[in-house]
Amino acid sequence: MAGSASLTITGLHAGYGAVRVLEDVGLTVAPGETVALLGTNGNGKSTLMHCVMGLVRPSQGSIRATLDGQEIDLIGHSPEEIVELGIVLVPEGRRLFPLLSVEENLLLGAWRAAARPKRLANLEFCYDCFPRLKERRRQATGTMSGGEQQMVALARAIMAEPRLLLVDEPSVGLAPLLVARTMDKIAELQRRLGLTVLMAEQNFPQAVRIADRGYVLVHGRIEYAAASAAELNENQLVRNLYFGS
Ligand SMILES: Nc1ncnc2c1ncn2[C@@H]1O[C@H](COP(=O)(O)OP(=O)(O)OP(=O)(O)O)[C@@H](O)[C@H]1O
Repeated sequence: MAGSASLTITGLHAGYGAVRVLEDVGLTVAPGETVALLGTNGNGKSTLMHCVMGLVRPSQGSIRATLDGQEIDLIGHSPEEIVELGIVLVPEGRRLFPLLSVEENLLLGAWRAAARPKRLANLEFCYDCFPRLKERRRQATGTMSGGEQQMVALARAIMAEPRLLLVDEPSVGLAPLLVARTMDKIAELQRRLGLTVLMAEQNFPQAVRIADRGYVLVHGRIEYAAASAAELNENQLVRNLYFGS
């Protein structure tokens, strides 16, 4: 389903009016990799995700995706065009339609032109990955538990047939066991679909568990780039930020 996708960000600056958030950010995600963008609250993780999706316009820098061998400059494209390219965001806080059923939320994920004709097959794939959603497919999404809603948000993104999947803080508001399950599902989707994944997280240990490597964002700058998950685990800056030790 996925096809090859990679992302290269260089010298990125972005903010909101006079508020500067991202300063000279560079990162890469290679095809099939899961890369963690780690940072505590307010360090600019969502801003970076929103820049990739065309929701925030950077003041400087470049964001390029290579999709099936074709390199595309993403800056200047609308969020709709970016989704059409197969770059899909699972937003922080999930942003579901609470009064609609699980299945209606999932089908809304399939509006991307490439995914629309395959929506029924993709729905079956999602139900295979998330059997609980199949059981609850007629239930109003707003009445589901936080963990189940996170599964709906992930499955809705899969309905768009992403090649590059951005996941913004999937752990927010979830109990530790559900965070672990959510991470396992992201890893399963990555494996089954061959996705390229960039995931923003402040739950460092859980993110590091499924990431191939990662970056640490502090006050809008990449303070540390780790070549492996093991390196992230052992890094003193990471330990200081997360454990305060
Ligand atoms: N629309 C906006 N207008 C003005 N300032 C904003 C806006 N969105 C975010 N900010 C500010 O930008 C900074 C970075 O926020 P951002 O949401 O990118 O961080 P984050 O690392 O994703 O944190 P969180 O986990 O809390 O979402 C914060 O100081 C925030 O207040």
